[in-house]
This record gives sequence, C-alpha cells and structure tokens, in this order.
Amino acid sequence: MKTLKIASIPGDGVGREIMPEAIRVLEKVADVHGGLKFDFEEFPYSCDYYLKHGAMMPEDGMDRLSQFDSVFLGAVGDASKVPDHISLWGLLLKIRQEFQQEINIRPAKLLQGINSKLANPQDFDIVVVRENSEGEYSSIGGRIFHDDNEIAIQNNVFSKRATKQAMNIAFDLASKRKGLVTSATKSNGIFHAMPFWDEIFEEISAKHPNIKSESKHIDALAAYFITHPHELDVVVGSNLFGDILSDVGAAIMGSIGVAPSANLNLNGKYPSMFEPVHGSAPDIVGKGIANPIGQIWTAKMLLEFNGEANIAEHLLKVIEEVTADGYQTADLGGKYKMTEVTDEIIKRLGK
Ligand SMILES: NC(=O)C1=CN([C@@H]2O[C@H](COP(=O)(O)OP(=O)(O)OC[C@H]3O[C@@H](n4cnc5c(N)ncnc54)[C@H](O)[C@@H]3O)[C@@H](O)[C@H]2O)C=CC1
Ligand SMILES: CC(=O)C(=O)O
Ligand SMILES: [K+]
Ligand SMILES: [Mn+2]
Repeated sequence: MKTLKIASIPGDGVGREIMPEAIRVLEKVADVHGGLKFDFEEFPYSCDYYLKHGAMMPEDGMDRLSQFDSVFLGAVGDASKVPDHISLWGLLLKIRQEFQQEINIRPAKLLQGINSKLANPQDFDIVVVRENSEGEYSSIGGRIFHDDNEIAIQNNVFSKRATKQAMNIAFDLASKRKGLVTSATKSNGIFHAMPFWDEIFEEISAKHPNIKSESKHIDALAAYFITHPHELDVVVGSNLFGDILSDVGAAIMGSIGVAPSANLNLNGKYPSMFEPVHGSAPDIVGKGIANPIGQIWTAKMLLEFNGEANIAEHLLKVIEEVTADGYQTADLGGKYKMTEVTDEIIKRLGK
C-alpha cells in the first residue's frame, strides 16, 4: 500500500468549501485504486488565523509542511480581514518561494459539455508554464516621502537560471505535445528585463530545432488567447504574465472555477503545492454554489505528479463525463450545487 501524506490548507472563502469536496473525491480515488492511501492533515492557516495569532502561519509552519509529500491548498485572501498583500505574502507566496516551487503549470483546455465564454471556440489545449518564484512578484523596493510627493519603487527580479529553467520546461512539454512554444514578452516597453528574457528565449529555442517557437507581446498574446486559442500549445511567461494569461485561459474554458494548477518543486528538497487558479471568491462564499471542479482537477494534477498518472487520467475522464452530462454549477450556467457536482463525480468513479 502506497501512502501519500498530504497537508491540506483550505485557506479562506470558497477554499474552505471546495477543499472537503476534493478530499471526498481523493478518498474515493484511493478506494477505487486499491493500492493507494491518503494521510491528510489539515492546517488552519488563513486570514482568521492571522486575526488570532498575528501571522498567517506559526514560526514552525514551514517546517511542519515540509514533512509532507505534497501541499493541497484552496485559496488565500480575505481583504475584509487582512490586506491581500499581507495574506498572500504570508502564506501562498511564502510557500511558493521558500519551498522553491519555481514552476507553475496551468492547463487551459475545453472540457466536453462546458460552454466557453467564447461564442464559437475551436478545440484548444494550452498549457501555461509560469515562472513562479521571482519576476514581478518581488518584495524588493519601498515607499518614500509623504502625501502627494509619495513615491513607490518596485524592483523586478529576473535570474538567468530561473528564466532558463521555465523555458526548458516549456520546450520539454512541447516536445511531448504539439511542438510549439510561445513566449510572453513585453520587450518594447520593459527596458531591461524583457530584452533579457527574449535573449534567453532565443538561446533556448536554438537548442531545440525540432520545436517551433515564437514570441508575442503580452498585450497581443492576451488578445490571441481570445481570438486564436486553438493555435497555441505551450505558453511560457514570467510570474505576472503567466498569472494573467492563466485567468484568460480559465475564462475561455468557461469559468475560473474549473482551472487547476501545480506549483512544482523540481529539486526534490521540498513538497510541491497544488491549488486551483482561482482565489477565495468572496462574492459567492456561503452559497453552496462554488464550482468544485478547479479543486478536483487540481487533485488530478496532485495524483499525476505523485506517480499516479493512470488514475489521474481516469479522474479527468470522469470529470469530463459529468460536465458533458450537464452537471454544472452557476458560473457555467448550470443549476447544480457544488456538492451535487462532487457527488456525481464520486458516483461515476465507480468501483
Ligand atoms: N492563489 C490564490 O489563493 C489566489 C488568491 N486570490 C485572492 O482571492 C481574493 C478574491 O480575489 P479575486 O480577484 O476576486 O479572484 P477570485 O478568483 O477569487 O474571483 C474572481 C471571480 O471568479 C469567481 N470564482 C472564483 N472561484 C470560483 C469557483 N470555484 N466557482 C465559481 N466561481 C468562482 C468569483 O466568484 C469571482 O466572480 C483576494 O483576496 C485575492 O487576493 C486571488 C487569486 C488567486
Ligand atoms: C496570486 C494569484 O493570483 C495567482 O497566483 O494566481
Ligand atoms: K488558489
Ligand atoms: Mn491569479
């Protein structure tokens, strides 16, 4: 029997609603698998935790999480309690950076039966590879002066090592897919970092003569996601560009409520973390209508990256059958509640 030790952090808002749903599904997956067991431990790190303890997690929080095979996260953020930059830097970004989860993989593909927000989409299947540890998401800089003279300076950080790594992963993925890598740039506006990014992209492209590569400015590329998603394959972007493009990818899939992601640690020193693309969705919290599929598809990625590709594929197939038969939440135009969609997935996972 293989046991996977999973630290679950439901976090805030709908994170707390969808996490139990995905855990129900994983328990059923283990049951169907027969040789797999989950050992879950829940951590209450969240904005409520901050209000009680003055921090998003305790001093030994990272040490405790490091004992697990993977971290399974819902969403972080409740601006009515804690400013977003404090809560995200105290938990989500802290884990990504300290656990060296330098790559974020975010698939965007049309599931059967789901209406894309596009009127008439052709079939698309995109993977966004997002640099996940540096770039625009840096805490370097500061604020000086007061009143109308106040100035904020924010430094971006681009290392050759992490940039190359993200691009190498993108080319590697493309070699197993349609063979195209698109790089998100903005070298016409961002004077230092983006020409640097482009040079590295050219260097890595030259090493992969069998993979097609192209560079598009982020503004045009965001529009291209809307107009030509079927022509994209693997898209590589910096932390901010990858963040934005993956929300666009989610919208063309039908809803951000279905989009999954994996924050990968590649050196094996720390756990990877799996979380849906969306945030805590304060506007729908408590209504029982959150879409559980983003968290459940994320569970599929957790299985895949823990060496369980077959059952992971089975789970995605079942998710797709359930959406194809119309079991959909309100964000997709459906009439089903969160728990009803999960129940249907569990029912069809079968035994
Ligand atoms: N990785 C994370 O934990 C993230 C956290 N956040 C945080 O979440 C909070 C809210 O941020 P927003 O910008 O509003 O983004 P959001 O992703 O929470 O919500 C955007 C829109 O999508 C909808 N939505 C999100 N998840 C859904 C689901 N499962 N089912 C149905 N509809 C869903 C929401 O109702 C809302 O209309 C903020 O505190 C923000 O900082 C935002 C993005 C990512
Ligand atoms: C913070 C955020 O929006 C993300 O990582 O997707
Ligand atoms: K999330
Ligand atoms: Mn985001």
